Amino acid sequence: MELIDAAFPLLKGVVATTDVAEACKDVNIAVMVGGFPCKEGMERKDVMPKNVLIYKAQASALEKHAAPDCKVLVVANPANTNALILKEFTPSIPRKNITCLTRLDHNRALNQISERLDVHVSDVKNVIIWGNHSSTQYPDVNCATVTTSSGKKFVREIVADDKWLNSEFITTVQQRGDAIIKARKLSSALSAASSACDHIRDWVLGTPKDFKV
Ligand SMILES: NC(=O)C1=CN([C@@H]2O[C@H](COP(=O)(O)OP(=O)(O)OC[C@H]3O[C@@H](n4cnc5c(N)ncnc54)[C@H](O)[C@@H]3O)[C@@H](O)[C@H]2O)C=CC1
Ligand SMILES: O=C([O-])CC(=O)C(=O)O
Repeated sequence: MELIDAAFPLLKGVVATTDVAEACKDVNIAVMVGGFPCKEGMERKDVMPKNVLIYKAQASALEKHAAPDCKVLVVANPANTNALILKEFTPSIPRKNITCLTRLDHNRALNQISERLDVHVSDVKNVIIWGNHSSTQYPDVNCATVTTSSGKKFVREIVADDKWLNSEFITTVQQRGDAIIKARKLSSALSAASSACDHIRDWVLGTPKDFKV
């Protein structure tokens, strides 16, 4: 009902189903959120035994029923591993079309920098997340820039605190999912959904000029 009430201009209809074949039929973009969420104190890898089986079954349905050029975004954790499993069981879908959500980590990193510099987040660009959506990821600010009143500057130059950038900044981004779970007693929801929209929008339409994700 709320999807309809939101009057999304691109929404032509809603099919609510528990039939995996019906859910996957002719889909062009699949956002895979089904799975067991992390609880407080859990690492994302701790939900692997439950979620890996789900991804094998869902991949088989996508392989059979989705559009051949379907773009897939795996959100459920452990997101990289689930995406790898899904890739193994969807040989007909192009390899480059199987992705997982680390855009949330990217957005978190942009926001840590914007808070530190007291600038708007839209003025911070080009942070890169290397590695998995896990506590071992590496948020990289070496190419990141910030737009200031005297032009575009490198984040490292403006922050001028390598100790913070090389330690607390990195661990805050790495552990932000856990911090949200501690605060909400549930996984991130709005920021995760919004980041999934960012991921798909930029994938389909391309990133704006001079903007890397
Ligand atoms: N990559 C990222 O940045 C993020 C990943 N997550 C992950 O996304 C996943 C979903 O999180 P929430 O929406 O908070 O959890 P949730 O528990 O609210 O929703 C999960 C849904 O999966 C469904 N489900 C359970 N078993 C299933 C199965 N065998 N087949 C199909 N669907 C099944 C449940 O019925 C439920 O509706 C979790 O694994 C969570 O860790 C959450 C936030 C960010
Ligand atoms: O661990 C979770 O369930 C949620 C998550 O990935 C995040 O917020 O980064």
